[in-house]
Amino acid sequence: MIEWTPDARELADLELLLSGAYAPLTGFLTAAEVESVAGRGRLPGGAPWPDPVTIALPDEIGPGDRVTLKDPEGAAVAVLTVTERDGHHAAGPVEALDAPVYGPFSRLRRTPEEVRKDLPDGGEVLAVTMRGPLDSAALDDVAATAEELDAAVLLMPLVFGEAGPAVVRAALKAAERLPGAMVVAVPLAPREDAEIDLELREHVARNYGATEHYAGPAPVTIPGPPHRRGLVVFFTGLSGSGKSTIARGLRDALLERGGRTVTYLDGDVVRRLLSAGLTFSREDRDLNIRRIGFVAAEVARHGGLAICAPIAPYAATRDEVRAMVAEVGGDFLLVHVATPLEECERRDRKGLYAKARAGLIPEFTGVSDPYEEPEDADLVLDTTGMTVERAVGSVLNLVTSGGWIR
Ligand SMILES: Nc1ncnc2c1ncn2[C@@H]1O[C@H](COP(=O)(O)OS(=O)(=O)O)[C@@H](OP(=O)(O)O)[C@H]1O
Ligand SMILES: Nc1ncnc2c1ncn2[C@@H]1O[C@H](COP(=O)(O)OP(=O)(O)O)[C@@H](O)[C@H]1O
Repeated sequence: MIEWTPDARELADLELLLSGAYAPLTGFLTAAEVESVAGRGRLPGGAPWPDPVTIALPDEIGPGDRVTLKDPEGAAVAVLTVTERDGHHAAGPVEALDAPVYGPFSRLRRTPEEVRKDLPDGGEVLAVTMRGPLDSAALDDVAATAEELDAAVLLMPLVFGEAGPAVVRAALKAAERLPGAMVVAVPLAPREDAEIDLELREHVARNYGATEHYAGPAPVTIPGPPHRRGLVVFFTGLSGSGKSTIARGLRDALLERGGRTVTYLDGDVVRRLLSAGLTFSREDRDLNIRRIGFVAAEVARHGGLAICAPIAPYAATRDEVRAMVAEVGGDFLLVHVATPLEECERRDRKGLYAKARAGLIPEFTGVSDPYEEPEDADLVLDTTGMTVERAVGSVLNLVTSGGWIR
């Protein structure tokens, strides 16, 4: 059986396909359906549908394959029978396995069928889709409309990503002001095109039994000041380039100043604990970096400052870490310690280069294994002939000038 864990957005779509919230869709769209939806806002059969709902799968999965789709916690959520492949995308119907329970507020994530049962038969239903809180003017508006229409009120917080829990709290709060209102959390990821987003919200609301739809105002997100935001300072460079030395200096300088919590994830320490047992194959290096990225992003999620100092030789994996941090609202600084190989080898602090040259260590970065130079570094430091103080000072300067410390 082929297994695959879709990304967060695809899983959100999957949940809506399975629950019936995306009716008449019963699976991920084919190329012809995508073209029809994009061209005329309708499925080939003529039913209006605003958005191409697609999933990307690994290339080796093809038509006829049955793929078990799993949530990030490893629970099998659905089976996708692939009927067609179009580039990265695969199309086909999905069948539910266990009801998805990952993510917060699963008790509020009810299906349209369950919700419709609880709504008054044949009466008006005013659905309010929310991506942020309703201010008191909006609340008055909803209350007045509901009264005018003699409608039941269905508050639908659209939960996707970091903002999800806050939107649910906002809906529960709004429900206190709207007696009898029901709250149903719907994992509908926002669409970039505002018109498509609105149409999709309408479709979902109707499937939940709405006769009227009120789109709550778009949330105003004001990111906190940099000194309160999570920050990941990620050093990359060859062995012996100076990553650990500078990272330790930075940690000490930050701790001396105070005001921020600091987590230091040294490459060697991570290899002994978090990544114990991993080799230096590309696969294991990538896994090592993803683990570091995962921990660093968790630190950033809570507004902390994480310093990482692995070799991280592959650009695509460094990009993944950048994205993981951005996803939780943190900032990411890439410091390339660009000390040339000759200098690292001259230092050969641990005697590893000599061993690598003698063929005793295979796949040694810079000698017999690749290092992809970053093109997106926020700071590049060649430490040849540079004092440690100056190197640390440059990084500290970067962090201070961006306002991450005061
Ligand atoms: N084959 C090979 N290639 C590179 N490095 C090797 C290898 N074998 C062992 N070592 C030692 O492991 C340290 C690098 O580990 P990292 O976790 O930072 O590497 S990676 O990011 O996963 O590529 C690195 O430590 P640093 O010198 O601190 O960079 C080396 O001491
Ligand atoms: N400006 C500098 N910045 C950092 N390290 C330096 C500098 N100048 C000399 N070095 C020396 O280079 C070596 C770098 O080793 P290390 O920090 O363990 O590198 P890495 O973590 O990249 O493998 C240390 O012995 C350090 O004292």
